[in-house]
Amino acid sequence: MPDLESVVRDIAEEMRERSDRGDVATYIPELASVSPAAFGIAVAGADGEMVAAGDCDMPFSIQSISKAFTLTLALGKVGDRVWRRVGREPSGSPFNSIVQLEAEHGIPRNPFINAGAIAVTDIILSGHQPREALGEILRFMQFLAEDNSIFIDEAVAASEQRTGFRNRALANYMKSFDVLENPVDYTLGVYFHHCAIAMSCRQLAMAGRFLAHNGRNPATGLSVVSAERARRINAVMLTCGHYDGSGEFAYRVGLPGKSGVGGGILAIAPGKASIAVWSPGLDASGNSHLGRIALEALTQRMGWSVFGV
Ligand SMILES: NC(=O)CC[C@H](N)C(=O)O
Repeated sequence: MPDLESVVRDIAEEMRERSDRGDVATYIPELASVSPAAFGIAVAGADGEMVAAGDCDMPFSIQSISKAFTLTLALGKVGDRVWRRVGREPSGSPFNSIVQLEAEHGIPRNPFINAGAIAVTDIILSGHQPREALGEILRFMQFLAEDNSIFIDEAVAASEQRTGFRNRALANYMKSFDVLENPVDYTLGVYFHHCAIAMSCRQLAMAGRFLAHNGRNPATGLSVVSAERARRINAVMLTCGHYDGSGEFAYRVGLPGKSGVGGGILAIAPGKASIAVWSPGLDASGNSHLGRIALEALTQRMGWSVFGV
């Protein structure tokens, strides 16, 4: 068995030296100023060990990675009724695409494209004020990561509020089909803010542990969700977590994963580890370019792909 510490250290060094780094997202103006030179990695293992390297303690905008956690919360709140408002098939389309929504009567393909995540946020919001719903999401992240210092980057949220015209179009379109229950501005306000949660790789790897260990925190043994639910969230992450790059991610990395345009990826090696990587430069599908390459190297060297060695 290769030594995890040296594998992680080697990967961080290799990634630091690469010149192909992808392009930082600029459509959210506040994200455009993040340095493409950053690279961080953190692996939370089954025995409570944490192996991390590079910029693993630098908070970054988790963006769509939050969608794995909002799906978990919505399933906890309304159970399988989530699937009345959102599907669970891969979209094969970009994360902010609007075309399928019309053909499919305002029901988004899955909870990880923007339209689907907005519908999921609306489920969490129902019965609450936006501030309460947002507090619930933030506290859930802090609880999972065992770290109350996790915060919402207000500048990123405000930046997206100002410029998120396409998300506004998606939300209004769904509202016209009654897929959203709450005022569009409220739902979008919560959505933009949970995308703007800032976390480090170390914090994110901690937060993902329950997905790697049958719904339980391996350190405390406490259950977050049932084993069945954890398995199903992982299944949706595998098939839909990287938008129209999901097939490529499964082919190369072979793990359930969720990416965000801040350049982070959370990947789950069931029974083995929760892994977070961060490199802000993106590929054409809006997924971290070096993040994916680093995860491919990690799963190959450790033999961690769910599809075999
Ligand atoms: N892929 C992403 O991370 C997109 C999230 C971003 N907040 C958006 O709605 O566009």
